[in-house]
Amino acid sequence: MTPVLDVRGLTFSYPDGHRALDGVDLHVHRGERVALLGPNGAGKTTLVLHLNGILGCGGGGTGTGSVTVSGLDVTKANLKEVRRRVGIVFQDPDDQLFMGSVRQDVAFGPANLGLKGEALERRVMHALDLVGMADYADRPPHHLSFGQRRRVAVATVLAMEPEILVLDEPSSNLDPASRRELADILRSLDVTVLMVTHDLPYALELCPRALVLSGGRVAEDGPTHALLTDDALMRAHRLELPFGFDPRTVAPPTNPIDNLPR
Ligand SMILES: Nc1ncnc2c1ncn2[C@@H]1O[C@H](COP(=O)(O)OP(=O)(O)OP(=O)(O)O)[C@@H](O)[C@H]1O
Repeated sequence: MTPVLDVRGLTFSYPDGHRALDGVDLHVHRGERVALLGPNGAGKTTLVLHLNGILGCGGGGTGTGSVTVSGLDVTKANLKEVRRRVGIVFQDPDDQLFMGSVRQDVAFGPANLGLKGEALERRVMHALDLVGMADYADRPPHHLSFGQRRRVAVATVLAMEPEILVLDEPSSNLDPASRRELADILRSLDVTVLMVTHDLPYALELCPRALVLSGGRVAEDGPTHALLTDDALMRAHRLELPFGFDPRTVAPPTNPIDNLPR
C-alpha cells in the first residue's frame, strides 16, 4: 500500500548553514493519526514546512531527499496541488485568518482552486459544520475567541479537502473544554493527521502512533503509549509528562489502520 506521506532521506540546512534535518524517513498511511514529538529545536517545524513545499522547493537553504504525497513529489512545479493535498494549521490562527468574515476566510482557498457559487458555499458550510462553527459564518474572525479562531483555521484547511491535515500545537492556549472539543473534532474527521505537539497527554489521546524527532533525526517511531511509558526513552529525549499524569492509566488510542505494515 502506497503511503499517503512518504519522506525519504530528508536533509535540510538553513541559509546560515545550520543543519536542521539530518536524514529523516517517515511513511504515513491513509487514515493514521501520528504525533510528532521532540524537544525544542529538534526540527519538527522544519520538517512540517517541507510537507507542502514552504521549505525545500528552491527557496532558502539547501537539502537532499524527497517528500511525496500520494505519489506526487513535492516540487516547485507541483506546489499548487501539493498545497491542496497537505493542509497545515499553524499554531497562531491569526496567521491564517485575514478576511472580513469567517465565510470569506474559509472560501479563500477553494475559490482560488476555481470553486464558485453554490459549490463553493456548500464546501465552506461543510467545513464550518465539521468544526462546529457554521453559526459564525458571517462574523469577523477578530470578534471570535482564540479557540473559535483555531477551529475556523482548521476549517480553512478542511475546505481544501486535504489528504493530510498537519497541525502545529493544536491544543496550545485552549481551555480544557475547547481542548477536549477540538480533540473530538479531530477524531471525527476522515483524514490523515500529523500533529506536532509538546502536549503529551493530547498526543496519547489522539494519536496511536508517535515519532520522536531529535537533532533533526527520527529517534523513535512507534505506538504512542509504548513511547510515553518508556521512562529511559522519555528522559533521553527531554520529554516530560505533566505532574500527576500517568499514561499507564490511559487506554491506548486506536484507529482503523493500526495493524497496517509500515
Ligand atoms: N530560519 C532559520 N535559520 C537558521 N536556523 C534555524 C531557522 N529556523 C530554525 N532554525 C534552527 O533549526 C533547528 C530546528 O528548528 P525547528 O523550529 O524546526 O525546531 P522545532 O522542533 O520545531 O522546535 P520547537 O519545539 O521549539 O518549535 C533549531 O536548531 C533552530 O535553531
